Amino acid sequence: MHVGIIGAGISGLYTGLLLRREGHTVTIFEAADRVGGRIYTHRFTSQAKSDDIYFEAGAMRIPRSSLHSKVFDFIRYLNTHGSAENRIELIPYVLDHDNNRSFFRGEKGLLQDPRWAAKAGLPATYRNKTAQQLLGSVVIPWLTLLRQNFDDGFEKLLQFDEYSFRTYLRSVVGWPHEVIEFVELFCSQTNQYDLSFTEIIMQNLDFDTKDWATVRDGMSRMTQCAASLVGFKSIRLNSRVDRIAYLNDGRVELSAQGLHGLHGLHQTHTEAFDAVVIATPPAAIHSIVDRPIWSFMKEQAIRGAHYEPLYKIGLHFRTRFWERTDKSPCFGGQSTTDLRFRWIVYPSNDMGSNGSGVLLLYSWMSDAAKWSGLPQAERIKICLHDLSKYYADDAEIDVYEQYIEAFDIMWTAESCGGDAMFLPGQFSRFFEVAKKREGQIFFVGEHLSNHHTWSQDPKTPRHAKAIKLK
Ligand SMILES: Cc1cc2nc3c(=O)[nH]c(=O)nc-3n(C[C@H](O)[C@H](O)[C@H](O)COP(=O)(O)OP(=O)(O)OC[C@H]3O[C@@H](n4cnc5c(N)ncnc54)[C@H](O)[C@@H]3O)c2cc1C
Repeated sequence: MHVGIIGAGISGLYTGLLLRREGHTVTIFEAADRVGGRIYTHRFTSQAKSDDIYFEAGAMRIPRSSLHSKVFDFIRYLNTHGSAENRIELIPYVLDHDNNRSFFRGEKGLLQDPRWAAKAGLPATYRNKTAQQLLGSVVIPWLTLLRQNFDDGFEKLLQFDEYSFRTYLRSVVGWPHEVIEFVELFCSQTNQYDLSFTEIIMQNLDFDTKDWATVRDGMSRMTQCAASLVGFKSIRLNSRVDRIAYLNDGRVELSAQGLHGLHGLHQTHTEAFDAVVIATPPAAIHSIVDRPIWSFMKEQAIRGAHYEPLYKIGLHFRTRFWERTDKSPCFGGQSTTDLRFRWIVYPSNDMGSNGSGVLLLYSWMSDAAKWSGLPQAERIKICLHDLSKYYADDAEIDVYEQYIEAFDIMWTAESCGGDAMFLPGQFSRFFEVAKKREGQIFFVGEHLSNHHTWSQDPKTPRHAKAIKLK
């Protein structure tokens, strides 16, 4: 069979490889001029060639847990079948480092610092606890259930799916508002507890992993290697699919628009396929100009499946000063702050090396959305301002003097709209219908996994089998 795949993110590429292994031929249409989608290693080029400086503008870490085993299997597969030069080497990703310091209302301290609750003025019953202890008292029983038997545990979670995590904390656990705000500020990002109870428990499950990995030289090596195994001849870059139509003979026709050739001429490419796999987020399906209309609930899922904005800025500095300071040098990990960028992520790659380095500032949800109204120069100005506040206690560090350049990405501006983070009830009403095939059209992607915001489960094997059995 000849299968058309829309999207060359990890889901589309993974699907392409599986289908090729089953003996099908594939053509992958990718709207952008690169493969990888939300896996995107940005390389700064202004420095000496020897100084290969990059940061992860998209996915950056993989939990070493059985729940994410598919990514590790995938990497093993790529290393077995790919060329030596594309070999993917995993290195440890440091999630927490002992010296990471939080920053709250102008003061620095460990995340586990018991003073924070008093500083926030929490009622006496909650005052001697850290945010992590408070959160743990609610989520650990759920994590234990999921670890004992994931499918049973997930079914039980769905009993509270109509609740937001905030409603659960208010009405089932009985916390006052300020306690919820305090825990959300230290353990999450602004307004995240308005997402579904299910989403937040799943997120805690993934983050409750001790060992983590990342890819030496950048996560994009994974999608580059996958693309070269699929074969670049089978991938049409700069090809945005804008029309999907069922043909009378049961096949599916795709049309894609793009700029091609030496002179960048605008071209339309139309081709019929025995089956089509849509490997894009729902917002991208929604914006295909002309496509079939499916069932009412499928359309509601495409319209409604909730995505949250994510914002990342990589600041390129002359030295890795965060590793060199006498005051709490940080080798990896991240600092939670109440500053506008919210999290400082210290890179796990090239730790201890000389030369320049990149600090990553990372916001989610409402904290990320707020950057979108500002021009890039203002965003950089605010980030440097707040970072210099963070380092104000260290006379040796002058972030302005260290600064070289920045690259930032607002994932809402991309066609995907950020990462899937479902609202209350959306797992119950959208999850199954969104996955359902529509004739010879199949759906894969991050939002169809119950581990949203991760690359772990592109949900393809079942689909590949279905295509084969047709
Ligand atoms: C900031 C950020 C941080 C993240 N951190 C992590 C992490 O640390 N670890 C982790 O495991 N995961 C992380 N994730 C999640 C992970 O990146 C995603 O789950 C995964 O990459 C999604 O892959 P996908 O193939 O399903 O979708 P995508 O990567 O979004 O791929 C979809 C592709 O479809 C293309 N497309 C869209 N419309 C069309 C069209 N009409 N025609 C043709 N092509 C089209 C897009 O250009 C894109 O390339 C992060 C995501 C973000 C945004």
